Amino acid sequence: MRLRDLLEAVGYTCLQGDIDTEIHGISQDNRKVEPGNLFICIAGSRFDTHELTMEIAARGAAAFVAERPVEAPSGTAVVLVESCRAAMARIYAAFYGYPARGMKLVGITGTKGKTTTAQMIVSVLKAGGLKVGSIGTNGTDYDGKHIENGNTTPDSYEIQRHLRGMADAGCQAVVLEVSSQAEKMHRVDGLEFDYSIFTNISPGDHVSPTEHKDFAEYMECKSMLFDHSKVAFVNRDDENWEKIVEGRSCRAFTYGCSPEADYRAEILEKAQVHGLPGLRLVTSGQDSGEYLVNMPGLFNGYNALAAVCIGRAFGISQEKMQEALCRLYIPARLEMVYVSDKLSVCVDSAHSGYSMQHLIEALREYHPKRVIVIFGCGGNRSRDRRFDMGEVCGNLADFSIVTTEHNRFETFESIVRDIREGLGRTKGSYMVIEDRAAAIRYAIERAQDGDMIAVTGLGHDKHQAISGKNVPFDDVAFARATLKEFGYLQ
Ligand SMILES: CC(=O)N[C@H]1[C@@H](OP(=O)(O)OP(=O)(O)OC[C@H]2O[C@@H](n3ccc(=O)[nH]c3=O)[C@H](O)[C@@H]2O)O[C@H](CO)[C@@H](O)[C@@H]1O[C@H](C)C(=O)N[C@@H](C)C(=O)N[C@H](CCC(=O)O)C(=O)O
Ligand SMILES: Nc1ncnc2c1ncn2[C@@H]1O[C@H](COP(=O)(O)OP(=O)(O)OP(=O)(O)O)[C@@H](O)[C@H]1O
Repeated sequence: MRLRDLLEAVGYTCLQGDIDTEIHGISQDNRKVEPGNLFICIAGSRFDTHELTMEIAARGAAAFVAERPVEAPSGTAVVLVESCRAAMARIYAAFYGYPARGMKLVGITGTKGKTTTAQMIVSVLKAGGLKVGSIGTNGTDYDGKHIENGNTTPDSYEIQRHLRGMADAGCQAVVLEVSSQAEKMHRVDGLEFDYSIFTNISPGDHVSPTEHKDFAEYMECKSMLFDHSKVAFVNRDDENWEKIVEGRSCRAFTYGCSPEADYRAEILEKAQVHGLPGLRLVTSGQDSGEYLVNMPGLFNGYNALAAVCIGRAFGISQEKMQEALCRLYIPARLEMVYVSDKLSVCVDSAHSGYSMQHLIEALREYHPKRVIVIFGCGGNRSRDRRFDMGEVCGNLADFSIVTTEHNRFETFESIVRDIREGLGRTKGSYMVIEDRAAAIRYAIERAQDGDMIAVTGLGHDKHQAISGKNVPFDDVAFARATLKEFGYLQ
């Protein structure tokens, strides 16, 4: 491809070389450059490849896209753009032949509920006979393929590659979780979403030295999705719903329990579904129907209502939506690994005070004798989460076991110090067991009749990130093995 063609959706100035240079592949990583590549320089927080252009040229790069003038051999094209990350999203879209264009895109943003809502939407669309791809925290899935994602919303070059794969596999729709960080980092730039969802926003999450500087920036980045969405469905019961879509270019509809919502949850209540705690959702307004949802927790009623909005937008029949919503399986989202009168064990991904509170409230619906939570907090992320989680668990759980989560590059001690501070604001009892396996084993071994154990934080992850290494660990598998060991499971 010619450089000019790759840049057709990008504003640029050519500083040197030939804009018609033939390009063979693209790279943004100096370790992976190949002869004939276009190299996109990124000024990251740890690495700035603008500094390495001579070395990268020596490895055969044919052209550079940069945010400031860079050194390059004469004859090597150098193109100046305002934002390399923004340009990268558009360059890769061109490189892969604009794969999104033939598919309907659904984007989901919000502090909590993105993965659950996305998976509910996938189930609804599939029940309606559509071939669907999805990209989010639990990975990228299409056509029977599953690829792990490093981030909830991967980088633009990965998104565009996955979209190409999905388009080639005949997908008609793609459901994408769009984090605020993704908007900040231009990972979804150039994509036009047919429909998008706002689930909710809460402070005390994603504000940290590596994420957003304050709540205002967090909210601004969340709102950005609605400038490249045609139609938005917004949770009207969230106090910030108006600010999220104010001045944005999309057409907005609302959902929620509010009588003014366009898609109303007229009744949202607990119900037994297939003999287990779930929900009954009766809608009015733009949809009027009755749905049973096989997940407890009223917040999941909101997630299901959002899925109904999308189902209707796609013209999926109510019968198909009903079928989908009562047979959901979403890994590590209130996943009941074991339920009995003696003991129940659930694995969930709650890793903030906000989601922990909702989780514990949902688990109370099983009427356990005690709720025991096993949790930790991520290192190199918002410290507020640690105080909040400690406080919420101290107030709402009957017993907490604090353990490791993704420590990343922090020490366990520094994370636990903050969690202890939160717990210390309450009268809650707790203990600390650093080793996650030992913590789960301890809880199961000493469980009393009627206990509910919730293992939270890692969710579907199959590893713990500790000091730059991914140490294998799978909450569901370990809980199952331990339940077998103590005779609960065969
Ligand atoms: C804070 C943040 O978002 N950081 C992202 C950012 O990292 P960075 O600025 O430090 O980049 P960097 O490592 O300095 O690299 C800069 C450039 O140098 C290149 N490089 C790097 C190393 C090298 O040896 N050679 C080289 O050429 C890289 O390919 C890159 O092009 O750019 C990287 C690549 O573009 C991202 O992978 C990285 O996400 C990190 C891993 C991350 O943890 N992000 C979190 C905060 C995140 O995005 N979370 C959201 C929120 C999810 C939710 O709602 O829960 C998510 O979507 O996951
Ligand atoms: N709508 C909601 N409101 C509040 N809490 C929710 C909601 N949906 C899910 N949760 C809780 O938050 C946890 C994470 O849910 P989910 O993975 O769907 O959200 P997410 O936005 O993808 O999260 P994250 O950004 O942290 O990965 C769940 O395990 C559940 O405990």
